[in-house]
Amino acid sequence: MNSAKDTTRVIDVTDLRRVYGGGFEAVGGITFHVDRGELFALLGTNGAGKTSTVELLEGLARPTSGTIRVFGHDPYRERAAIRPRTGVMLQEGGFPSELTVEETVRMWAACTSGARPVGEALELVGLGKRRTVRVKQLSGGERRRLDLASALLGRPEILFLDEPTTGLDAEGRRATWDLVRALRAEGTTVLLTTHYLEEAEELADRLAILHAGRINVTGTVDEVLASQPSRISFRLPASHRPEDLPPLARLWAEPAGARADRLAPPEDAAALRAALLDADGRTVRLRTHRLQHAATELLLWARAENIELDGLDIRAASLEEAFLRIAAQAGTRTGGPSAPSPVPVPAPALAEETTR
Ligand SMILES: Nc1ncnc2c1ncn2[C@@H]1O[C@H](COP(=O)(O)OP(=O)(O)OP(=O)(O)O)[C@@H](O)[C@H]1O
Repeated sequence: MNSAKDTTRVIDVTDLRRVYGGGFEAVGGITFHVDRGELFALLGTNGAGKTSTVELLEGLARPTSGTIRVFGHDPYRERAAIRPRTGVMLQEGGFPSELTVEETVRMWAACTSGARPVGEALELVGLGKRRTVRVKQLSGGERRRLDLASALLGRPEILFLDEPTTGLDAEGRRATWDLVRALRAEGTTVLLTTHYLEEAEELADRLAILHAGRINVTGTVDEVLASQPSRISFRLPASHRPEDLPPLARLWAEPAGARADRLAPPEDAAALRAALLDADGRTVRLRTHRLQHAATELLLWARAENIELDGLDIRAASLEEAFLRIAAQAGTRTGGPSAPSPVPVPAPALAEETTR
């Protein structure tokens, strides 16, 4: 968590909608905020509406309805007030390919008030040794870093990072994360969109998972994880049947698609088997919100029964699982104004900001 005490609201979004020509609703009424010095990650499936949202925050388009305030200003009508305080890293920087790295950043610096020295910006993103290379000769990852250098030039108070590490190798990704952390430590507010859940887990103070234009879950990483069940799986020895498992373990089993907080034990042996067992008839899969409790109960039972639980796998909830469950529960967007409504993930602790 960010330790910054200053909680001035930098971004405030209420009931935001964006409907494209033809009536397609890309952003369907979202509400969230980002405080000063926070890193807020916007996650989502392809076409979820992340870029459509970020473009509105940057003032590049007018919302269909709802309100946005960035530093208290309307970013579309008062773009001039916001622009000097903002750094934007787009998905495609679109720099002239014949210019060198240094010429490119120098060109941007000329349009930026109070710009960092060009060398400093290039060193920050690890392109110090590539300054004489033409843009067209850069790798995809190096272009992303050049995009980042230009976004950082004006020492922005808020940084919009749209998939900043796409195309970067593992080392480049780590280096970018370190840089983003350092910027945040200096007080920069960051709005990040990413497809890498690990990236959000590493960096985000808070996040929102967007699906089909709506926010399905939002909160700190820990809060989002707490809304997801952990998993236990193992192979049941031939000597034992699912009905022999301790009753609590049966309660923890979550049939596909069921809400983890509304579980009831299946009424008969056939239903219990269907809920617990894989197609192989031996692998048991349990889901639980109380991992330590469930694992202890299961292991004590196995010891009392004097059996080995082959292939035992005990896994804490991950952001990836949260993401996949949201995508699966909500279905996929079919397009058009009548796209299906997402099913909210049950998360009472996360109710502060939700789709309306
Ligand atoms: N100019 C446009 N006109 C009509 N529909 C559009 C337009 N731009 C985007 N869309 C649609 O809006 C939806 C949201 O797109 P958007 O680019 O915001 O999603 P995203 O979450 O950023 O996706 P990705 O992760 O694939 O980059 C998509 O279904 C997209 O096809």
